[in-house]
Amino acid sequence: MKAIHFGAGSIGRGFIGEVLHKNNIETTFVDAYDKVIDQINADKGYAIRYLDEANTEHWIDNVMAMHINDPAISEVINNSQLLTTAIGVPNLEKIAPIIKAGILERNAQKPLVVIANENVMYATNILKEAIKNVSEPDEWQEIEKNTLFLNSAIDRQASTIDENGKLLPVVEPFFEWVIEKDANFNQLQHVKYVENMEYYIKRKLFIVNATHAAFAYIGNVFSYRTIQDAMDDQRIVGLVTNIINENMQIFVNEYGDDINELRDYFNSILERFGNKKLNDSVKRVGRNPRRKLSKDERIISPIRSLFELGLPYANSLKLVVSALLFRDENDDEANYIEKIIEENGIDEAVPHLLALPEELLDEIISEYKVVVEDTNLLLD
Ligand SMILES: NC(=O)C1=CN([C@@H]2O[C@H](COP(=O)(O)OP(=O)(O)OC[C@H]3O[C@@H](n4cnc5c(N)ncnc54)[C@H](O)[C@@H]3O)[C@@H](O)[C@H]2O)C=CC1
Ligand SMILES: O=P(O)(O)OC[C@H]1O[C@](O)(CO)[C@@H](O)[C@@H]1O
Repeated sequence: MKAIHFGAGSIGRGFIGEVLHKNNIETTFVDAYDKVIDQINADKGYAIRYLDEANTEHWIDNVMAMHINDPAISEVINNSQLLTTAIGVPNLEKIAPIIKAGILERNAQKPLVVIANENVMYATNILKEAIKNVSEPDEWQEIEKNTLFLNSAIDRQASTIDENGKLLPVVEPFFEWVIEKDANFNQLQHVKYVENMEYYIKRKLFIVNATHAAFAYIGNVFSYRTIQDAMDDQRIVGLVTNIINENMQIFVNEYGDDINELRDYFNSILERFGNKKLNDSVKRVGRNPRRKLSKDERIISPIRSLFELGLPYANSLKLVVSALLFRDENDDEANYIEKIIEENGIDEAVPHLLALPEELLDEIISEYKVVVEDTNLLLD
C-alpha cells in the first residue's frame, strides 16, 4: 500500500509515519518546511527516538518528502490508497484545495481513504467540509463517490529536537491510534478500530488533553518551565486531579463508565506525562490558547456538559482562568487574549472570548479577579 501524509512534524513522523512503516506502507510526506523535506530525501529515511530507559532509536525508511507547492502532489495522491494528516487544525482548510485537485485527478479503481489526525472533535469531518467548500457541486459528487472519510483519535506525546543538525522526533513509547470502523478499511496493524468514535475522541480531549492543558496553564501561572516541573508540585497535581475528577463524571453519566476504571486511566496518563525525559515545555503544550478555549474544545466543552448535566464544575473554571493568564510572546493567540483583556478589562473580555452561559462567565470573572490579586488562591 502507498500513503501520502500531510505534516512531517512531531506526530507526522514520530507517530503516523512509524505506524505506516510498521505496516510496510510506502509513505510520501508533504510539508512546507524545506529543512525536514531535504533531510528525509537526503537520508532516504529518518530516525525517531523513544524516551524509554535505553533511548531506543528506530529507523523509518521507505519514505520520501515533497513541498506543499509541488505540482506532483496530485500524482502521488493518484498512486496512494491512503491519505493522512497531522498538520494542525487551522491548516486543514489550507491543504483542502490541494487534496481536492488530487482526488479529482485520481483514476484509481479503489476509493482513497482519508484520515485527519488532529486534536479536535471529528478532524476528518472538518477536512471533508473544507474540501466540500472549495468544490463545485459536480466535483463534490465525484469526490464523495471516490473517497472514504474516516475519523480518528490519536494519543502519543511527541516533540522534535534539533540534534546534530537533524530534526529528530522524540516520543514516549505509548501510542494509541483509534480509527472509525469500516468494513472497507480494516487492514492496518497497531490500530484500534471502533464504532463509537465520539466516545474515544471525547475521552482523548476531555481526559488526556485536558490533563495536559491543565498542567501547562496552571504550571505557567506558577512559572514552571516544563510539564514535568509542574507535576513535581503536589498542589498543582491536586488541582489537576480535581479538574479531571469533574470531567470523569461526564463519562460516568453519559456512557455509564466505571469510575475506578476512569481513575486508573487518569493515573496511567499521570505516569506518562511525568516521564522526565520528555522535558516538555508548558509553552508547547499550552500553545494556541484561543483554540483550546473554543466552544467544542478540551476546556470549555466539558464545562458545558457538566453545566447541562447539573454536575460540579468549580475546579474546571480555575482551568479557564489559568488559560486566560497564559503568556507566551511567541504565541499569537496568547498575545490576542492578553490584548483583549488589557484593552477591554476582564468583565468585557470574558464574554467576548468564551462561549459559556452568562452565569458561568460571571463566576470566571470573579475567580480571575481573585487570582490576579494572589495566584496562590488558585490552589485553595
Ligand atoms: N505533538 C503531539 O504530541 C500531539 C499532536 N497532536 C496533533 O497532531 C497535529 C500535529 O501536531 P505536531 O506534530 O505536534 O505539530 P508540528 O508543528 O510538530 O508539525 C506540523 C507540521 O505541519 C507542517 N505544516 C503546517 N502548516 C502546513 C501547511 N499549510 N502546508 C504544509 N505543511 C504544513 C509544519 O511545517 C510541521 O512540520 C496537531 O493537530 C496536534 O494537535 C495530537 C496528539 C499528540
Ligand atoms: O496543542 P495541541 O496541538 O492540541 O496538542 C497539545 C498536546 O496534546 C497532546 O496530544 C496530549 O495532551 C500532546 O502530546 C500535545 O502536545
